[in-house]
Amino acid sequence: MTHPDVLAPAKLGPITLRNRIIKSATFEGKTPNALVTDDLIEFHRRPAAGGVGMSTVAYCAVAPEGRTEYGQLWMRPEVVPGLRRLTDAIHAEGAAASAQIGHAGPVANAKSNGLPALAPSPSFNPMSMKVTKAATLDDIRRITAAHADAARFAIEGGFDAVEIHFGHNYFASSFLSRKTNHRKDSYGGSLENRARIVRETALAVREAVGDRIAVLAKLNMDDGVPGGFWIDEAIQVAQWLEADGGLDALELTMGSSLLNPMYLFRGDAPVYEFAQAMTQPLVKFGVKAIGKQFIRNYPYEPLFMLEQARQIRAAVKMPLVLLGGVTDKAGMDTAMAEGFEFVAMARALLREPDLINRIAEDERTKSLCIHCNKCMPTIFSGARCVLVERAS
Ligand SMILES: Cc1cc2nc3c(=O)[nH]c(=O)nc-3n(C[C@H](O)[C@H](O)[C@H](O)COP(=O)(O)O)c2cc1C
Repeated sequence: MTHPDVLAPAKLGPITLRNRIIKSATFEGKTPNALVTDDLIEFHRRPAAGGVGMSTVAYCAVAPEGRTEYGQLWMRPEVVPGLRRLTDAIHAEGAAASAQIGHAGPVANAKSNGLPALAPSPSFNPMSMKVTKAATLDDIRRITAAHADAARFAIEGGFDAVEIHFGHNYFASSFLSRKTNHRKDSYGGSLENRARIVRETALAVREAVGDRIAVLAKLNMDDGVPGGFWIDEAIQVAQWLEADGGLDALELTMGSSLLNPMYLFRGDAPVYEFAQAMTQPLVKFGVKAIGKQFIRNYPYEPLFMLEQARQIRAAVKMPLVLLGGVTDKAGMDTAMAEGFEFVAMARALLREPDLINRIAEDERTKSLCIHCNKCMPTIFSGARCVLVERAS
């Protein structure tokens, strides 16, 4: 074999994973009081028992206004004992635990949070039907520092890694894009200015954690939005992040949760199910009326991010995680042969949390996920594959 064995242990910064397969963040919707629940623990225990090298706890917001909705976990002292129970359960199954830390920025639901959402420039959020405020320089400083604090809470909570969210047009990623960033100060305009926030955030987190845990970032390669962040700019940003030395790996992603959500998934657009999941009548009506234009369909392909990710691979030496349509051993081997150090998987592990063990037993095992994407709207009621019968 000329490439690394995806099922063999591998170093990720200061930690060693039992294999090169990471369960990527899938917002769980299992924290109604913004605290860890037994359901959340079980959600991560299962892929850990099922063989992944590391499970990523989705969306641990760094500040209360940075939650996509009120019930989301945000990193504060009260959450630490629950996080300990969660990471203990993951560790007991032999996997490592990563916390995705981030600020939802313009994707935050200001109505649900009861706090204004913040973005590089004012924008409209159709989920909350509210206008998002432009972040002041004080907001930027506070949010950058909050990422460092969140990483410290993650260490107290027993995590082995944090993954900083620089994708999907959340706070940091919406600064990267010309389409969403119209600022005239040192955080807007040139790419250097638009990238300032991701670079400062990565370094602030690294400074806070030293080499006690691994630090990854989930970085957009392109937003899939005309006039938005594109691969040529992403290559430069990846090179800056590598040169700054704050990160142990980049997980490569794409798309915009607000402007082009299906671009990051591919496959069927679950418009009907989305409308059903909305509780506010006006939003439900809006999704039904114009959902088909907004939630556009993109054909699904295995390894659908590979073409862009290859360009980043050619431009940096730092470890990269290939995400998007990785569902079987053949895809994992392709990722290794293409020079990626890790793979990340989301939907296939929602469908079958024990998929990795089954692939390890028989490498011809195929995933049962049909990328119908009906798991997406379940984030509002407890993330799950709708093809799997509910335990309760
Ligand atoms: C139900 C669901 C929830 C998701 N929540 C998050 C999230 O909280 N944070 C994030 O960065 N990505 C999230 N994603 C995106 C996945 O991490 C991943 O980028 C995407 O599904 C593509 O990977 P896949 O082809 O292996 O499914 C979510 C995906 C799904 C299906």
